[in-house]
Amino acid sequence: MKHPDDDNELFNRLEAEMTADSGGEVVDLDKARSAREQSADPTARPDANPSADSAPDRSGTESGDPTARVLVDQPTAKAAGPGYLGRLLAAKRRPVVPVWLKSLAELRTASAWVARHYAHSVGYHALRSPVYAARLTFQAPSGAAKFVGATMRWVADREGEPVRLAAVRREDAAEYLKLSRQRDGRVRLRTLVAVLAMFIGLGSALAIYVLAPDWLQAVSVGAVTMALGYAGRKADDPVIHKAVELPKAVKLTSDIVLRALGSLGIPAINQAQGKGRDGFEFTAPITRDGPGWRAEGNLPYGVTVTDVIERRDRLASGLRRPLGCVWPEAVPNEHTGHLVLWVGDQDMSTAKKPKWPLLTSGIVNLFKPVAYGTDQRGRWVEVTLMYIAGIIGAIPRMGKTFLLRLLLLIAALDPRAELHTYDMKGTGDLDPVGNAVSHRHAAGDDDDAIEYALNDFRALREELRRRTKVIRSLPRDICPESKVTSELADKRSLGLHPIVIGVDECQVLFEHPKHKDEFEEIATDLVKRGPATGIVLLLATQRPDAKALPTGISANASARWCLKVMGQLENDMVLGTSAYKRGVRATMFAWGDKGIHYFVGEGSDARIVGSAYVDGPAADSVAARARKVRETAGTLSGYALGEEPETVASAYDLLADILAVVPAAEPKVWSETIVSRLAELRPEVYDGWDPDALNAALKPHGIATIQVGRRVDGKVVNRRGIERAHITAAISERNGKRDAG
Ligand SMILES: Nc1ncnc2c1ncn2[C@@H]1O[C@H](COP(=O)(O)OP(=O)(O)OP(=O)(O)O)[C@@H](O)[C@H]1O
Repeated sequence: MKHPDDDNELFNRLEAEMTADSGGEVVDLDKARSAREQSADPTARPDANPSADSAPDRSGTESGDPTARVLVDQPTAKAAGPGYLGRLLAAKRRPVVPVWLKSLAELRTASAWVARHYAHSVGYHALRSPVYAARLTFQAPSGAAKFVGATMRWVADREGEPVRLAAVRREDAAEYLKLSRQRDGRVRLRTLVAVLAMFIGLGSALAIYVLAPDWLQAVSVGAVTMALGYAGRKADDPVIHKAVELPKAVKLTSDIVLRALGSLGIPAINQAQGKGRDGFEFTAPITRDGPGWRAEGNLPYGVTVTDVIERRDRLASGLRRPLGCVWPEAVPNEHTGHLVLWVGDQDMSTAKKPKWPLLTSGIVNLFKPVAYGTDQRGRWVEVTLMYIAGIIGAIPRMGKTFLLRLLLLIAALDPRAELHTYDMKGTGDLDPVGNAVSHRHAAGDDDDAIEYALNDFRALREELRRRTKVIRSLPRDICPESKVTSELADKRSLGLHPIVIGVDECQVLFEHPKHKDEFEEIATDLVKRGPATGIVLLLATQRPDAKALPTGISANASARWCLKVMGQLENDMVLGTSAYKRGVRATMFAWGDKGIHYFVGEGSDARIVGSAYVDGPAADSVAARARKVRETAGTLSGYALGEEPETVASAYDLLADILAVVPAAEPKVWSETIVSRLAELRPEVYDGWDPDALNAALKPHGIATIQVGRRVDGKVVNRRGIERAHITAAISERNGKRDAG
């Protein structure tokens, strides 16, 4: 038996669901009521919503009553989504002024290109003008003959001759008479005009010959000769050739886009097109966007932009364009089937790029964005090197080192920045920067270079700690955000100038058999705490996996540059978890796409950027300029001045210091006791160390902490500590090795 309350419950639920679905929209209560009535009538059809007919199982039976049905589809079109106001709120307005018109840089670039185009044309023709003049003069007699002939034909009304002859052939005397009379009148008039023109022409020529100065005579004769020469030109041999052959970029039309999408082999698109539909719903007209075309629209249900990106090569084939011209993209915050297809006029890898603005002049403020590459549309893309930690990943030979060097050159052009450059590949790619301006620099993966880098990393850790203390001690009004600012970096007494560390092939450090843990620990600290203290770590690797790029580092990097990689794993290691799934796939880059990469940073989603190409000699000249600026500012230091670094290890010897503060009478001591004694012994080094820091610093020596029990107030308290014998053993092992060495 059905309880009357069941009806009310159903009605309430209907109301609740409809209100929830429509986001507080008006619900058609009549329909809802009729649904209630129908479900109350056991003979009535249990489905109140005709639109649910086709749905196999859209009913709910949660109430336990199998006849009770829940409306899933909205009963009226009116309640089918947000209202007019809601839609307006979510509406995306297209910019009134196109972006390219608002961008001063783009306008400047475009104007420069147009100016260069015309300057080239003028130069081209100016150089050839004597040849043009000679050829025209040579053609002038034939032009004169053509002119005289054409004039005589005109005077004699030759154009009417075929009609007159036709009248003769037809033997139409009346028609012929009419035409002859018309011709006689015309010939008389034209003869008069010709004689008049001849007199005026000859009179003018005579006047010029008698009265005009020489230059006017020369100009007049020249002009007449050139004009006659032009009249004497041959159709198949023009005197003036085109200075510039403009490439003919095929206009992108909806038919071409649909043809290309149909060639991808995506079943949903093919099925739709097979049934005569488009298989793609354009949401905006195809427009010019920079030096290319932009098409935008929705793919069929279930097809995602990543499905298209995966088949970029087939798309390029379908569009009949080079691969480097075809750039399908997902739109952030849109549904995953919303495709933006940008088709460039020229291949991005071969298109002529504008000159990098810093190549020949200018310095940099690292706290401000600096242009380092161009996007597909040729617009400059900027990067702010402060407050970031960055990773660069790619398979070999795609331009990773060039990109790292470019970023380091940018850093070099801020005279305040202290550079630490490590080229672990050892081919000298970073030498232009290193030799000219670096405070610390090493190349190669031999023991000396590793020791040098380790020593520097240790010093950087100390510097990081010092900086955190300085920042903490600064008054709020000077350092409101507890981070280094450009103004703070200017105050030399604080020592908060930017420090930029660049490591190429960083896997050499993080996979080093002996020091990998220490490198990893320091680098993780620099990635996490460095950005706020003005320390920037840039790591490049050709093998972005968890070993080469420990996850503590890759997860915390805030800037990412990913050139071509081979698989999802590497892609996501560099660009961040699930980047591949979101369609940000550096796997789609072609082998020829050197320097082209996805850039994630500057607070925006992944962008495709082609980095500015600065080769070795150009890098040398930029670095030489940076050195000069530093010499003037008095900020050149360290390696660039030929100074050897003080080895941190020799400045303090942790093991010896521990022995100094732990007498032989204490075989086992708590870590906290040791760090407080060390801080007393050498406050400039150990101040601020905690047991964890001590533990981390001892790890590379192969010393682990142990449980140490001590009696406090009659009770045994266990804490982490160190056994003195381990320290002495480590020292004798070290000394033994050194002696052997
Ligand atoms: N922005 C660029 N534009 C055009 N070509 C570039 C660009 N950057 C690099 N290249 C070309 O790519 C080649 C390889 O660059 P690079 O040495 O930086 O590669 P890599 O990824 O560091 O290689 P490896 O892994 O062997 O060190 C260079 O010789 C250069 O000619």
